[in-house]
Amino acid sequence: MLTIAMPKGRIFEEALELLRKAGYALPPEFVESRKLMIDIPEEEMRFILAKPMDVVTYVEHGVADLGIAGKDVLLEEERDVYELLDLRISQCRLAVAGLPNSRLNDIAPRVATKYPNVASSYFREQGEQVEIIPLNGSIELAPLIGLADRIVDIVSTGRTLKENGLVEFETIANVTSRLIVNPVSYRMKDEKIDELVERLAAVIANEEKAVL
Ligand SMILES: Nc1ncnc2c1ncn2[C@@H]1O[C@H](COP(=O)(O)OP(=O)(O)OP(=O)(O)O)[C@@H](O)[C@H]1O
Ligand SMILES: O=P(O)(O)OC[C@H]1O[C@H](OP(=O)(O)OP(=O)(O)O)[C@H](O)[C@@H]1O
Repeated sequence: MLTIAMPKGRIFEEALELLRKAGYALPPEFVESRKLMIDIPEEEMRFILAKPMDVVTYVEHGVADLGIAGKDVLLEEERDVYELLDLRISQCRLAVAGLPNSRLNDIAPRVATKYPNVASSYFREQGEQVEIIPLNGSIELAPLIGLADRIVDIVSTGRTLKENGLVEFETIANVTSRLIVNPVSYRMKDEKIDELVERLAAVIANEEKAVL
């Protein structure tokens, strides 16, 4: 039996589609129900549905063998899990943004973000000492209301920045979702896990070919 932690929210449907294309028979119950733990005995699989930021916690503790998480979360959390496969879904980037023509306040520049570790490392590497202001969402609001000089957040289409009159200054990292595994699970269930990885990798390779 493989237990897989799936992120609720925007990655979920794309991840589900990938698994279905890889030949796993996942019932409609998945999308419709409010159940958080779903067993698929025919596939010898159990799915648990978690918040995207929490998937790594379930996998690190070994209560899930595998999980699907954004590279943004993996960079922020730096947990003891292995990254097995780039699923190439939910593409976006982690970027620094702010009001146009604004300079970093010399005395105590403030950076609002949902990614405090990524943001601190980035500004440390730039030689800038900043105060990190952790927020949980609507990060783009912070520069508008005077809470922060810069934000570090996800940019995808750029629409949220544009509609709030903000500009992107730097890309910190390109982000896609990854298949992650608990190191002990990988040793104990390597055959089943390798089979899943191969089937998913074949679907991804096929889709890339279709785009070219
Ligand atoms: N606008 C976006 N476009 C594409 N991918 C995104 C976008 N925003 C986030 N992502 C990716 O999807 C993952 C999950 O994002 P989602 O917004 O579903 O979760 P969340 O904001 O952590 O959850 P919640 O809003 O429920 O607190 C992120 O970790 C990131 O990898
Ligand atoms: O470049 P865009 O295509 O506009 O996408 C970027 C936006 O998407 C995410 O927000 P989300 O919708 O998850 O809302 P929240 O984080 O503010 O809750 C991210 O935090 C940005 O605000």
